[in-house]
Amino acid sequence: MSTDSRTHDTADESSRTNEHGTSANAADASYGPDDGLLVLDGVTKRFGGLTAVDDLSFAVESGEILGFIGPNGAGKSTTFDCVTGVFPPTEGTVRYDGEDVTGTATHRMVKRGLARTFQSFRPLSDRSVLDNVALALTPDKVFTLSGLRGRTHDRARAVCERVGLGDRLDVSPSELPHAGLLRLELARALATDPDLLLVDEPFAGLSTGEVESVSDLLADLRDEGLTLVVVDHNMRGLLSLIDRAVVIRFGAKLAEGTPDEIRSNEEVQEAYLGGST
Ligand SMILES: Nc1ncnc2c1ncn2[C@@H]1O[C@H](COP(=O)(O)OP(=O)(O)OP(=O)(O)O)[C@@H](O)[C@H]1O
Repeated sequence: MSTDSRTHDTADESSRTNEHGTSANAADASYGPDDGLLVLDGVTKRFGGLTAVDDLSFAVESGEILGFIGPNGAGKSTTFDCVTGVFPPTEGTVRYDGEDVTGTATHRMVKRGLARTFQSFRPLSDRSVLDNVALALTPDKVFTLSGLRGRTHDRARAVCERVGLGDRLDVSPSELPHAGLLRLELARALATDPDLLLVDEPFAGLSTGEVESVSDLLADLRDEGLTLVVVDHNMRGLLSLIDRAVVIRFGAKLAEGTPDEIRSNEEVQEAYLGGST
């Protein structure tokens, strides 16, 4: 990231806080189009009188795993609804791959290479695992209708194998355990051939062993060239996986840094960790 293009209001940043007590230091960084694959600059989202996302700026660097952390209701989903075109931000700019994509519709963002998984899985229950993934392939990869039995299924099979579902191709999603449904959700997102994958709370409901196994998968995907943002409301399993984190509170940035910097940040400790990691 070209941090030199980022500007800080240094006049009194050590003492200023916003209405929620978030330091100006964390909140005031301003970002340009070249700072990352995905760049949010001053994104604000209001629902009537409620400010769910409050002048939020950060960049996701190409090839990293960024943790996007905040407690329930902090504005994580709303931020990514703004990014993925569910609704436009009230204010601010979203840039993807150097271009202003503020308010761009979801299907266009998918075509640009942005994919997302959801906390609540919604696979088609009357289709097999393989068909669920085949149907998520982007249209230009569905070669012909008969392709659903041919090359499309080859590609879908490869994606299933990539996420560890190679031996569950013909089962119904209802037969998968929770961790299997998460893998299917990942496969459906990967089927769109993304450059950037937003993963929403992947560790919820997983055992310790499953957290490790999913972490390994996400790290492997990053090593193969994917950029990832992993959203979570706590640090469980996350700090050992991510390269950097952005921590938000009340929709505004509280802290940003490496796992070590986040661990030792007093404001983060007080707000999220009860004083310790
Ligand atoms: N469509 C909406 N209309 C009104 N308020 C909303 C809407 N969506 C979210 N909010 C509010 O915005 C705030 C942020 O919610 P959001 O779901 O983005 O938080 P979150 O960090 O994703 O929480 P969680 O970890 O529980 O998913 C909350 O106060 C929420 O009630």
